[in-house]
Amino acid sequence: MAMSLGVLGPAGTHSEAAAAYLKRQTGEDYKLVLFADIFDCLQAVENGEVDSALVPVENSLEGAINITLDTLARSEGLTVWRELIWPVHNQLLARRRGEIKRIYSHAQPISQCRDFLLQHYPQAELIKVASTARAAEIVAEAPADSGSAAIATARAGELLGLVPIATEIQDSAANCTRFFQVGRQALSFLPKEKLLVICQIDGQKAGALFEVLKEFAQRGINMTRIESRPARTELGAYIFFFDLEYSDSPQLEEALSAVEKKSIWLRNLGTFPVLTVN
Ligand SMILES: O=C(O)C(=O)C[C@]1(C(=O)O)C=C[C@@H](O)C=C1
Repeated sequence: MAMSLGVLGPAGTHSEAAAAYLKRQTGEDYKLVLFADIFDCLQAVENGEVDSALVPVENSLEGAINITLDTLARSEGLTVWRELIWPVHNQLLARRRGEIKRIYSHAQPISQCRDFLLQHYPQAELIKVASTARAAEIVAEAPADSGSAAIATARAGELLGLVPIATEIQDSAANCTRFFQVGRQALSFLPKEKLLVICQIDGQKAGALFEVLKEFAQRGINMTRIESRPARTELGAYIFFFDLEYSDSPQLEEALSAVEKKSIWLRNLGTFPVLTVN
């Protein structure tokens, strides 16, 4: 029976394209369920409404997707199943060629295309909406002479009959976004390449972060990313996200229990393999 996979919709988002790839690559039979925002996607996994979700976590040009990090930090019982590194190609789409007065998109692609926009459309009003495909829908629904355009995927343009005004407009050809497939129970049969650990450290104490990093460093555990987000309790309280390379060694277990002792709380979101697009 097909498993349900939540993604940011409507049809034509980068997330939907990444999910279609995940489905082909893993050979797993997923039924895609589209959500209006990333928070709803993750909530649906937590509630058991869908089996898993594929959500963006970090972009190579713009960094963290905060809503994903914040929701993962506050969730109970979510685990990371897989990481997917997805190349992101942005197009400028409109109903027809002509003067462009306003450009709609998701906040991330607007930032990913900052140089292009400054160079070609410095006067255009930039309007952030829930997803690139939603931006394309708004443009498709507007009158043809409204001067509206969207930064979205080529597929969104095809689905909605928009024409490409400019293609590959991201500021780097290597633009890519890391996605996490997130589920509830851990999938122990998957290869273990990395793990995600989230913890809150007492920021009042001098050297508190150093003390935590030392536990990983002195056991030779490679950290591939560190990110911090506000703990949302008071100014100056932070949560840290550590992506670590997995090793089947007692050192990793020792480091995690040492870090847990030095943390206010620690959550291990599990081990996962990394998929890249060839
Ligand atoms: O709006 C979309 O198309 C999405 O899938 C969201 C999103 C994001 O949140 O970063 C996903 C990948 C790309 O970086 C651009 C946008």
